[in-house]
Amino acid sequence: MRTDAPVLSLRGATKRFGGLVAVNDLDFDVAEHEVMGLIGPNGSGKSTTLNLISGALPPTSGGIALRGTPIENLPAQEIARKGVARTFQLVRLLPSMSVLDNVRAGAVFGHRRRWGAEAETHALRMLKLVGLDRRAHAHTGELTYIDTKRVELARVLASDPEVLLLDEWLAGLNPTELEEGIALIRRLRDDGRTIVLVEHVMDAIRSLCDACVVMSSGAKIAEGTPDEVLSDPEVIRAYLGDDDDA
Ligand SMILES: Nc1ncnc2c1ncn2[C@@H]1O[C@H](COP(=O)(O)OP(=O)(O)OP(=O)(O)O)[C@@H](O)[C@H]1O
Repeated sequence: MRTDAPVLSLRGATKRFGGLVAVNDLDFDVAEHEVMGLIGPNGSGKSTTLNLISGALPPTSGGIALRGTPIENLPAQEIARKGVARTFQLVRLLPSMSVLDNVRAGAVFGHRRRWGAEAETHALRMLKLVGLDRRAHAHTGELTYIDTKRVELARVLASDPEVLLLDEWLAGLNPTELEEGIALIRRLRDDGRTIVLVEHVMDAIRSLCDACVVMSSGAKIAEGTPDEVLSDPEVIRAYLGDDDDA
């Protein structure tokens, strides 16, 4: 049954590394079918927040819920099985396996498990979605950089995630690839996927996000539409580099 409850919610999420508070009392909700941009200057805590959501790191305190069910104390594998899938800043593929086998692994081990012929059909469908079905039998080592990113995206999509976490998926692309990459994420958005996007490319934020949360020194300093937050004086100040004054 559908409800208006958020798919993902963070309440007071906090992560300390010794004396450093990398994520400080963070609250936000992500609604179903929403693309939420998590932005902020370098070192503001975005990747750590994704690590808390995906279970790569346990929070020091605070709650994280997936469709109202607490997940903050679960191991990463369990959170993935519940439907939170992520890409990494450095693409992680199995280099000795074909493109198709990498994507099939996502279908077999992910949130909604598929086996045998069904897993293969689904993997091929995901490869088509990211524009790589013609390279299904290539080895990942033969691919261009953007194509390795496409494989990684197809692999996480193959698990039918409830929430997709994209950690700077567009980083390192040249201008032509960037246009293709933005168009691809827009297609996912148009398919109604729920996405949290950590991104430095502001054109992507402007054109893809329904809402943004802006972090600085671990804390949320603004929340709203991309236009609202990007014209907020505090956000502009944080990006200009004096975010460590507080
Ligand atoms: N495992 C860790 N141990 C200690 N400190 C850490 C660890 N991971 C992150 N930090 C620190 O936490 C702070 C937030 O880092 P984080 O990588 O989350 O920021 P970010 O916003 O993702 O930055 P970037 O945009 O550069 O990727 C930084 O000061 C960083 O040095």
